[in-house]
Parts: sequence; structure tokens; C-alpha cells
Amino acid sequence: MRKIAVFNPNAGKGMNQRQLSEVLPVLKDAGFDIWFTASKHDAENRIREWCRIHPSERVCFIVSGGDGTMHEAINGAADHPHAVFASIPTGSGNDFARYFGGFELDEKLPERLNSSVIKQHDVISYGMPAVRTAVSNMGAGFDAEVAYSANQSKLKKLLNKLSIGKVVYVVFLIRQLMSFKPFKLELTADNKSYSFDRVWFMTISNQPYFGGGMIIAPTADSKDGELDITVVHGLSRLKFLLVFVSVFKGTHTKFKEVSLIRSGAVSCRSDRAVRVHADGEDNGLLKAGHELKAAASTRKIRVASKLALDE
Ligand SMILES: Nc1ncnc2c1ncn2[C@@H]1O[C@H](COP(=O)(O)OP(=O)(O)OP(=O)(O)O)[C@@H](O)[C@H]1O
Repeated sequence: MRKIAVFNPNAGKGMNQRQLSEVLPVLKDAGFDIWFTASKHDAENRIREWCRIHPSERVCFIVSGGDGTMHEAINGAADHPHAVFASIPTGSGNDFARYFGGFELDEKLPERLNSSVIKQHDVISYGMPAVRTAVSNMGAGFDAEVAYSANQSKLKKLLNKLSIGKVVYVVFLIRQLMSFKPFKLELTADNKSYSFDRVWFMTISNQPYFGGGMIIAPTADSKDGELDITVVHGLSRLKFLLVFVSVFKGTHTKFKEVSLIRSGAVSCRSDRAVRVHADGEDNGLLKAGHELKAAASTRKIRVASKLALDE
């Protein structure tokens, strides 16, 4: 199997040059191709192009970065049936590796990869209207706004360098808490219609974690063919903060203002433009009245990992 290691030098607090200079020769000796991304979307575009040129070749993309880089890699190889993914989590959140498993970047990587287990998992196929893939989660509202404003800020880079990158989310969370305007959401799942008022956010999950370890969907399982939908609604600003903090432990599900729905597919519309994220990456605005659709895709992804969380 061809092995291509894709490094995002911009993920997390940046690359450890000394570690790289030690490990890269080992990876090259083991036959790995080494790519460094040059900009946003580069990983996705290069992977898509490679898959187009090698339609029948088995390949493992070993992705060094965070959830955004893995999101790009999976979308780049969306039509390639022979792709396997492995994660070297170097981002600030790393929810992909937290659930699906990952590898350390060291001289033993080639050996560990060869003895790893490969498992199939669902993915989320979503459209608004262009069809894309999310692997961990996607959603709309407050959390997408926080991620968007934090990722745009220069403060994130600075705090990442100081190894306290997550603090930037707290800063922007407080800002959004003051200014965010809840919205109305009409949602259809399993032929049932729901109408939610004063919605803060809605998350569609394929696995439990989002936002760097918050347990937004405690029962989500990437092998059950279902999406776990969480809608947080009808709360004052103060109570919303309380509920949001409880997501770190996954105890938010006890609040009556948190609705949980399980379904293979979901469609929703909001009464105003709301920001959408997929795997923490900005996906622009869902315009008022426009439809956002998501489904647990029948097309699976294959992930190589050391023993996963459920073992
Ligand atoms: N060379 C590059 N320069 C600038 N941005 C890049 C480069 N390569 C990739 N990117 C972008 O960097 C962004 C951040 O990557 P990623 O999400 O993997 O890291 P992170 O934000 O630190 O981690 P996480 O998503 O797990 O919190 C992504 O949007 C990706 O497209």
C-alpha cells in the first residue's frame, strides 16, 4: 500500500523542527511520500488530484494536523474507494484522534502503522446544497460563530505558540455570549417535524466529541448508521453558559432545554442566516429559509489506528 504523510505546518502550535528532522528520514526510508501543505485547501486539492491520477491504487493518507486537516483529507479522497486514513494529532482540538485513534510522530510510526487495525466508520454526508463529508460532527449557530471568530483572530496563533491555544475559544465564547442572537429552527428527522425557538446551536454528530474534547453527543457511535442531533434552545444567556460548560462532562443532556434526536438523516431550516461548521471548519452561512441536509452516509471511511477507544 502506498503511504503518503501529509503535514499541516500551521496546525496547533506548529511543527517541532527537531522532531521532524529526526523522523522524516525514517519515514522516507520506509517508503513514505512526504507532503507539506502550503495553504488552506491544499491538502484536499492535492489528495483529490492524486486520487484522480491513481484511481485503483491502495493508499494510506497519514495526516499530521488537527480536525480541519483531516476534514480536508477525507473530502479530497471522497470518491476514492481504496483510501485508508491515519491521524497524527497535532492540532489544537484533535477530536478525530480522540475517538478514532491516532499515532505519535516518532521512528516507530512505520512499524506501528503496519501492525495497526483498520476499521470502517460512518461519515456524515451533508449539503447546503453542495455535498461534502464531515467525519466527527457538523453544526450551526453559536459554536460555529465562536470557532469562526477564533480562527480568524491573530490571538489564536499567539496563544498556540504559548501552548494555550484553547484559551482563544474562551475569549471568543464570552464575546459571542454577549452578542449572539438565538434563532428559530425547523427540523425534520425520521419523518417527524420539530420546531425549536431561541436556538443557540444545533450539532449533528457521528462521534461523541467536539470542540477539543467536549462530550456533545455522549451516545454517538460511528458504526450505528445513525446521527446524534443535539439542539440547545430556549435558554437565557446565563443558563446557556451553565449548559455550555456542562458539555465538557457530557452532563448537558439532563437539561430540558437540550433536545436529543437520533436519526439516519436530518434536514433543517433557520429563520435567519446562521454560521455552519463541519469538523470545526467554517462552511459559511446557511441563509434564512434555505435547507441544510445531513445523512449518515452508506459510503464508509477506513481508519487505521492503534486500539480504538472502544477496545
Ligand atoms: N500551510 C498552511 N498555511 C495556513 N493554513 C493552513 C496550511 N495548511 C493547512 N492550513 C489550514 O489550517 C487550518 C487549521 O488546521 P487544523 O484544523 O488541522 O488545525 P487546528 O485548528 O490547530 O486543530 P483542530 O481543528 O483540531 O482544533 C485548516 O483550516 C487548514 O486548511
